[in-house]
Amino acid sequence: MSSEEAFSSPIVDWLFVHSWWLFLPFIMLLVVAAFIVAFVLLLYMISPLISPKPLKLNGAHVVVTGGSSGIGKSIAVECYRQGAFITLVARDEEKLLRAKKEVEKYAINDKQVVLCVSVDVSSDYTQVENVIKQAQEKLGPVDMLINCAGTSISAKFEEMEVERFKEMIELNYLGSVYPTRAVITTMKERRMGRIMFVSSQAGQIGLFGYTAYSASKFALRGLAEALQMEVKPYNIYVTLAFPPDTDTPLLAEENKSKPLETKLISETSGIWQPDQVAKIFVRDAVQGNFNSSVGPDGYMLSALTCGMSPVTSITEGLQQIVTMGLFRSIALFYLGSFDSIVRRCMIQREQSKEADKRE
Ligand SMILES: NC(=O)C1=CN([C@@H]2O[C@H](COP(=O)(O)OP(=O)(O)OC[C@H]3O[C@@H](n4cnc5c(N)ncnc54)[C@H](OP(=O)(O)O)[C@@H]3O)[C@@H](O)[C@H]2O)C=CC1
Ligand SMILES: CCCCCCCCCCCCCCCC(=O)[C@@H](N)CO
Repeated sequence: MSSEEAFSSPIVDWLFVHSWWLFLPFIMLLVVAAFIVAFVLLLYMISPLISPKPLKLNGAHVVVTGGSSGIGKSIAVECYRQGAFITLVARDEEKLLRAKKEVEKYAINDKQVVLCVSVDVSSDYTQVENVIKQAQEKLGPVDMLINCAGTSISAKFEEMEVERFKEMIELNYLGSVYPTRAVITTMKERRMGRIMFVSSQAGQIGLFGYTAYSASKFALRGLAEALQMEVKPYNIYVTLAFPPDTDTPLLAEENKSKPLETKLISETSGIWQPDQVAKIFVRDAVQGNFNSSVGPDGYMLSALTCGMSPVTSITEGLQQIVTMGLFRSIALFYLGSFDSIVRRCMIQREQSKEADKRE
């Protein structure tokens, strides 16, 4: 009997022959990894198919509601610089004329026109429909509609006059529904178009002081998502824009009566200039991106709150998949700090009230 045979047993033999089993988990891991790589490659290959063709702004007719001031005016300038024909829509005629002169400085050819239309976008649909018709007769069918007319009010829920809740919905929500309704049929017939809704970062998270405002901006999201699903086969793309605090007359007005809590929380994502914000929004609308956000906080907020919103590029979808868990973890810290701002302000108020009583 040789020494080798002395050590062998049926079990050891069996294990030796079947030792490749030990590698099974690694083999499975490799197969799964190969599948993931193949899937990602496939998605990248079909990505041009799902990304819309960019809109040519040169010679296009762009209607901007709220185009006489702030973000709307900057959006008008940005489009005009790229050769568009512009219709500015707002109520105050003097403000409109001043804005028209400002926009005209950025002409790139002598055919370009800026048209002013005075109407309240929130009160009567027939009026809105009529002015859009007039604008289309003069400058041709609308290629891009920017719904930017809006306003804000910040106050504690119980201190807000109930009328304000109605005002916010009428202007910020219905004031976007009406112009959109007035252009959509022609856009569908022409099988082209872009529609932008200007929401707010306060339309992605509900914030202290914005019970009326946030709700009206959240409403735009439902509208934008549902409309995008309807009009996508007609080659119409909807963009939902989420500005942070932006240095405009509206912000100055709002700051006069803003609760300290709202101010401290909003400052998290900084104060931006209207032309910075406008450049980003116009670029995204031209590309047909559904979501348009500003700055790192805006980016995180949008990935975090994307929910079932449409995806317009594979890269965007992949970024959302990869980052969502991480951003939620970061968000918990933000939420903690917002809660502590609110608690500190409450304690301070109570202390100063008591001090007042003692005096
Ligand atoms: N500034 C900011 O910090 C942020 C702003 N936003 C949103 O961006 C949008 C623009 O804001 P901003 O540029 O700051 O505001 P501005 O107050 O500077 O401009 C608002 C524009 O809307 C017009 N407008 C207001 N009410 C009506 C109405 N009933 N019918 C027609 N036009 C109207 C105004 O003209 P007129 O008064 O003559 O009608 C003006 O042209 C708003 O929807 C706002 O909620 C979102 C996040 C942050
Ligand atoms: C990972 C998670 C990141 C979370 C970041 C949170 C940042 C919150 C900032 C909210 C700013 C809201 C500005 C609203 C401006 C506005 O609409 C008014 N000024 C209109 O007048």
